Amino acid sequence: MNELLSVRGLVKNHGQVRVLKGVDLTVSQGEIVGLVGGNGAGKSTLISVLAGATQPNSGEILLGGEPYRPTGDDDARRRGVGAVHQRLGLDQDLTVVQAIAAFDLGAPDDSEAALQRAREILADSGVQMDPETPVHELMRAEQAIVGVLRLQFQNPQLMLLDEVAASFNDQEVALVHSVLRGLVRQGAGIIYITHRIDEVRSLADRILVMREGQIKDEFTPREVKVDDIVYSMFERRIAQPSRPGAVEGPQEEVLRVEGASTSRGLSDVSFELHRGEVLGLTGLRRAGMSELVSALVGAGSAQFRTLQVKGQDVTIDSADDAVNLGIGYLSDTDDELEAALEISVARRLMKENYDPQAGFVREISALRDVAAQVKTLRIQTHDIQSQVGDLSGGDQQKIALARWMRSECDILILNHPTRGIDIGSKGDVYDMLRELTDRGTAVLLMSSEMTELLQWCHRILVMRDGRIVAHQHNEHATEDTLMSAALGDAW
Ligand SMILES: Nc1ncnc2c1ncn2[C@@H]1O[C@H](COP(=O)(O)OP(=O)(O)OP(=O)(O)O)[C@@H](O)[C@H]1O
Repeated sequence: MNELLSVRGLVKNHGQVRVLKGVDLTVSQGEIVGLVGGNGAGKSTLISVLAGATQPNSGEILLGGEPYRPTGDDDARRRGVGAVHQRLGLDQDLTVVQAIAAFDLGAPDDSEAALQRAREILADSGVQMDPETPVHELMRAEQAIVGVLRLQFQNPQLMLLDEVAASFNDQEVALVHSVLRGLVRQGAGIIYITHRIDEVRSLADRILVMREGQIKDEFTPREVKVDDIVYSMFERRIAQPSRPGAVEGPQEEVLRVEGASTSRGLSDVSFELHRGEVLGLTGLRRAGMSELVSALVGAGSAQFRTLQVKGQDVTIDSADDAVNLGIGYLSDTDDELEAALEISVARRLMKENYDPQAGFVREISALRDVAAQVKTLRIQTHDIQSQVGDLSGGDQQKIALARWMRSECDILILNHPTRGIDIGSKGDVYDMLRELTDRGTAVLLMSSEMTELLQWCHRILVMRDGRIVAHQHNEHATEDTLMSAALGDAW
């Protein structure tokens, strides 16, 4: 195979911090290189340098044998390098086809020929999506798929994908893998970042492990076990949590939903949630989960036959109503993360009721508490006064999650909470979740990852076509039973 990309001794500093400490790697034409590593290892920084979003301090990069130092994304694109970043950054006002065609350099974005090609790419991909839907109406996973199809439209020789699959279900993973395999058959080279180790083993031709700003190991997917990759990422073994049984003893019912329906397809959904319980909610895209949760957090409306919080009939017409009823919500959009970018890690992790005028002793104690949380969550930062935006994507997500985990709400709804969080830290998040349920909080956990649902949830609801089609207690559930319920006849 011909060498497409060669990187030697790449160094990138952010202020005093050396993030990339001499990265060496190569990518050949027709090759998919899987890049894995813990949160803060430097993966996204490497992609940013290669995509022209940031400049390295030193090192050599050759693309097709020629020196390559892109000065911006347009420059990178002209040289045949395209990227889908962790934060997707799609123009929310475009339609799906306009977003796919938005890379047509030299032609107006809405030229009919470009839009026609974008429509064909969408149709050939097999993705069920209305071409005229505005991007802002898409769910995160759908936006990520548009990002990948947009890359296909651009058809660069080198493609860089940073955690596109973070909130995909298995079907979406398979779909994107098939698109990428088609592209490498035509000679493209790909660097693919993911935290899902099984995924990278099935997709990549070669797996590189990044740790502390360097490539530390290289594996051939069919010859390596998941545990060995994970050990190389963290230099420690990671134990998998044992599956929870039923919640002990009779517990107070904190939420009762009966006959929830909407004009957009939610149909007669009923369930209840108890203190100390983690109830999983899963299904394919557009199965109705988002509709249901939107209504419960005051972001959308639904008709309920009965809606009760702690035994009282309630109505939820706004986000404030939900908060006042003790319902917390961690969404899976980038908005929540973006709102925190310029706030310091310390401020973001301090208790909501911390009073900045409270005096020196209180301040020291609050900062100690923050430092302890940073350590527990393995957040990679040299200074808790630095901005949240300077952290890696996974570490930003840990902070968003930690804030909710510490809150006093009775019902916490988490939408794909471990998106972007590495497998080494998932156990720490799981411990936080257990602490929370031990205190009596009830958790509704939306996830597309069956393994996570089985490890974390006492009971799991599966939705399809706006209805709950399965209700499984953990001890009776398997990945197969959950998937077959989610897929229905398509299974
Ligand atoms: N602008 C910045 N200023 C200071 N430090 C930064 C900046 N951007 C990134 N870093 C640091 O660089 C390190 C690597 O971050 P990077 O985003 O590349 O990690 P990553 O491997 O992609 O992690 P994740 O899996 O969480 O996405 C982190 O410790 C982060 O705090």
